[in-house]
Amino acid sequence: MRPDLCLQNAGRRYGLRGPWVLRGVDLTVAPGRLVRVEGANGSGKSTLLRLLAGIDAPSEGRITGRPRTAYVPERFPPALPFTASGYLTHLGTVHGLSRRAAARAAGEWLERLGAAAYAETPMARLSKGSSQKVAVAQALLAEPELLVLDEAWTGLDTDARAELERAVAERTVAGGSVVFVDHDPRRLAGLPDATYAVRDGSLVRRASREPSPSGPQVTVEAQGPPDGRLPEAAHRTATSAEETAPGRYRLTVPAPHSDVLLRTLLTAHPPWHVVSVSQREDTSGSLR
Ligand SMILES: Nc1ncnc2c1ncn2[C@@H]1O[C@H](COP(=O)(O)OP(=O)(O)OP(=O)(O)O)[C@@H](O)[C@H]1O
Repeated sequence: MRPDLCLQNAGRRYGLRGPWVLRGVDLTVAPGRLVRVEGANGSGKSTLLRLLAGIDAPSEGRITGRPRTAYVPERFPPALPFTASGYLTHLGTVHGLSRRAAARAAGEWLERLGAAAYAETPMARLSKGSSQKVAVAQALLAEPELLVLDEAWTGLDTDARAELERAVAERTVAGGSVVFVDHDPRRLAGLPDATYAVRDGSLVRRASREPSPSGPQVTVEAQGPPDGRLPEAAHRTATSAEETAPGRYRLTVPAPHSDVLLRTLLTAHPPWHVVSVSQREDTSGSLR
């Protein structure tokens, strides 16, 4: 089992005598966890995410249990001497994939994010939105154990935003951890296992009461095998799970995560029987 990623008494300042941006930060990110980080502008969220991603080292304290990590930075280098697919294939090989597997993963992610038409476009000529899709694809293609997302939804179109939400669910169901910052408080609302605020250089854990998920919800009725327990991964994906009869569950999940939940149930050993799937529109408006 992969160890937890731990920040112990971590601090970061820029320059030898710069003011401390973060100090005394203790944070544990266990496998399979989804963690949200909030904070005012300039409070140090990106600084924290760069420490978690291993892009920067703490000025004091330490970090242990580093998993295979991928990161979508707040600002993605736009003008690189590659085509989108050439860049992703190159990065895939850096992440340890064979060239062939890297090219395949690059093509799949560009397709999923709706950017297949730009695969052969030089990075420097991509629009901001397409460039952001490449930024997201580079982080997802090697199935990282830790995914760090700094405002990764910004600039994506509606379909690509939903696809990234789905990818987050896939990572956590597969036992990966995801840490994210997003300016929209409704992003993945109700799903994080923990939410922290960066305030005055410290990390404060927010009360566990999360806002309820917004956007369309899907209800799945599923019947398990005799004495079967709901798979752990299904528990992680669903926002509510009610046992309505022995071995029978009513599960609620945000619509973008429903196919991940269904796949989890149908591929469990032994597989679960999906009795019904129904979608309920949410009145609070769709997620932007
Ligand atoms: N490379 C750097 N060199 C010097 N100072 C920096 C550097 N990066 C960040 N800072 C400073 O550290 C503080 C925290 O910045 P950071 O970008 O981590 O905050 P943030 O919460 O992510 O902000 P925002 O919400 O505006 O993106 C700011 O005062 C910023 O000016």
